[in-house]
Amino acid sequence: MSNPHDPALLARAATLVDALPYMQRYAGRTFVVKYGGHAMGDPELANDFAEDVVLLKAVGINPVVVHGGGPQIGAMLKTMGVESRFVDGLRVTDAQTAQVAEMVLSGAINKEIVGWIARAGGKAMGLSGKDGGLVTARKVTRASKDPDSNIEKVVDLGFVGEPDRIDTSVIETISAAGMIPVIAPIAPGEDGQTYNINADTMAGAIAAALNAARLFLLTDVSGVLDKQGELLTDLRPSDISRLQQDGTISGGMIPKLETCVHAVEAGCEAAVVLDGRVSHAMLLEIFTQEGAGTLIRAD
Ligand SMILES: Nc1ncnc2c1ncn2[C@@H]1O[C@H](COP(=O)(O)OP(=O)(O)O)[C@@H](O)[C@H]1O
Ligand SMILES: CC(=O)N[C@@H](CCC(=O)OP(=O)(O)O)C(=O)O
Repeated sequence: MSNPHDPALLARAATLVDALPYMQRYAGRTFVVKYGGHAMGDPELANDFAEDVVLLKAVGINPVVVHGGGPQIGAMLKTMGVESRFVDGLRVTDAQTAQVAEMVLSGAINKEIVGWIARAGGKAMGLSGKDGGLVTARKVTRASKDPDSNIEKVVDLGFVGEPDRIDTSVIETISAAGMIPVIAPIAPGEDGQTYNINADTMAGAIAAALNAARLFLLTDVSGVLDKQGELLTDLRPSDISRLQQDGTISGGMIPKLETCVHAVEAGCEAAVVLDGRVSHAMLLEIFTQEGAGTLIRAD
């Protein structure tokens, strides 16, 4: 029999007791987790991620997973000899690309994540914005300035969408039945076409519609970094516009933080940019005082 005074055992008990106030605070609340293409590559990390989600469900939190798969869509298109073009981080999507995006996201990746969660002892239900009338998309357009004439012109991105209407009842039904919804960022438009939605945008809109306690965006950096590479632990929307103006944030981090700002201003309590390369990053963020990553709250 093990020694009940063994310091290692006592430390384990202390870890659980430290987590108790957080479990009590968040029981019954919804956490939306965006799991990205870059954070998805390593099977061990995928397993840790699935364990975290199943643990959240087991302590009475309602996790909702929204996943990406940009690199995987790119790889599939490459085998077909199709090169992608991106405008402001969005993949220009013709009818063939929309079909491939749906096949990769709703088919392969969605079912892979459902499988990981099942292996970690949970029950997941895979769906896209099409199922149960969850999301109706509207077409996204972008404007760009011609550098010579300075005239602004509209850039057609094809079948790129953003959530227009969200009916959360299908998510609530799945969660209430003890299952974890796993959502692919694909949705129909009013025109009946299939739209490809950036996964961060999809997750942010769903977090706002559900009035989620947290939106977690798992990515491949430790959080938002300042110009010296130091982690910025707490940000408000006003800080984010300053960081954008002074060039501290760039590339994929710009739409990511815009999503966070929109989510916290539209009903989600707080958003966290978190390192998906760290084992159990979500548990550390939720159940310890130190936290991890960058927390974004409304001004
Ligand atoms: N200030 C910053 N702090 C952290 N990452 C930044 C910053 N500015 C730009 N980035 C870039 O943003 C990237 C994350 O965005 P993205 O590649 O779109 O992530 P994902 O594919 O996980 O959705 C980082 O890998 C980093 O290169
Ligand atoms: C319109 C648009 O760009 N859609 C994305 C959807 C997947 C995604 O966002 O995946 P990550 O989170 O892994 O980047 C795409 O086609 O790549």
